[in-house]
Amino acid sequence: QLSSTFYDTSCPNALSTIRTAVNAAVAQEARMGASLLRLHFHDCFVQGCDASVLLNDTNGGEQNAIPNAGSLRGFGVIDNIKAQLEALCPQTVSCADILTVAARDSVVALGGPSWTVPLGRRDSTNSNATGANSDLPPPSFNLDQLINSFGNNNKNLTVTDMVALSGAHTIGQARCTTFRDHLGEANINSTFAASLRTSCPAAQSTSTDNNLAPLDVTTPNTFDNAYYSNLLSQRGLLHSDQELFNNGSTDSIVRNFASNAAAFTSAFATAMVKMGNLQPLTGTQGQIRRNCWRVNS
Ligand code: HEM
Ligand SMILES: [Ca+2]
Ligand SMILES: [Ca+2]
Repeated sequence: QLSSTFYDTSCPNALSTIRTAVNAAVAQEARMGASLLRLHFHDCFVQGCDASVLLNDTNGGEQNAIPNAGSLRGFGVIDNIKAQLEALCPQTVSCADILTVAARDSVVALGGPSWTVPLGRRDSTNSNATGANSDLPPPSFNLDQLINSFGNNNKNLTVTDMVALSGAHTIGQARCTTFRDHLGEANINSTFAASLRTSCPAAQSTSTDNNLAPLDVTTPNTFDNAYYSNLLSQRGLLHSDQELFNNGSTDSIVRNFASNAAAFTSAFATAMVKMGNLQPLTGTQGQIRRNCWRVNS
């Protein structure tokens, strides 16, 4: 029901407006591309791709949920794009579609593949912290839990989709609190762990909890397949990253993506379209928000 030509007559400059703004934001700070990609993931996995993650709801909203609080970034870029699109074509382009296109444009801006984005999603009128806490996988998950969190009935993403989408960790940063425990595990390269320990020591402390490390130690600002080569040498940053190559059923997929960049980019693009199509609101469902951070009054 979504269609890549959805705005062709109602807002012909929508896609170019989003692309220009994303390119400017990424040129200013490469990490913003990673943050925008993650926003789309955290939207789609909770109630579907309905911009529920953007609502500034201090009471039971997703932004206060455990996986999101103090972690999600990029809201200002989305608000800026929305303001431009409201000036161009009032109440026409949904926040959910802006997030989806911005995620694709972020990947392209950092050197990754492009793909055609189906459009026509509408925006939710609620945000759902309970859903965020239950449906977003934590970095402590083992392989079975990761496979299940992507493959459950709501999502229906395959094991290959899950491994390909995890390749998003080829860009961006993580806080010490999310990888501290992994540094003490058996399946991490000892030199890599020792260098991370200098900014992320074993003892929990508010002075180090928010220290950042790149998810891809090799090329943190380039969307490539280095994430998978890192896993082959036990240089995954998160416990959940290294689970994908830990003598389990996904080892062969990781080996393939590490040695065949085209296999990765094609699987990633396919999986991004599938993730972007999760439970969209269409037709007269939901609304087109005028501001992405609040429902229309
Ligand atoms: C497979 C399960 C996944 C787990 C357990 C996971 C977990 C995490 C964690 C813990 C962080 C660091 C957050 C922080 O320290 O504030 C992170 C960052 C990130 N994640 Fe994931 N993630 C997963 C899948 C994905 C997917 C499917 C995508 C997108 C398609 C994605 C994109 C990103 C990006 C780009 C960042 C860096 C964001 C930034 O620098 O602002 N992740 N993830
Ligand atoms: Ca959502
Ligand atoms: Ca990379």
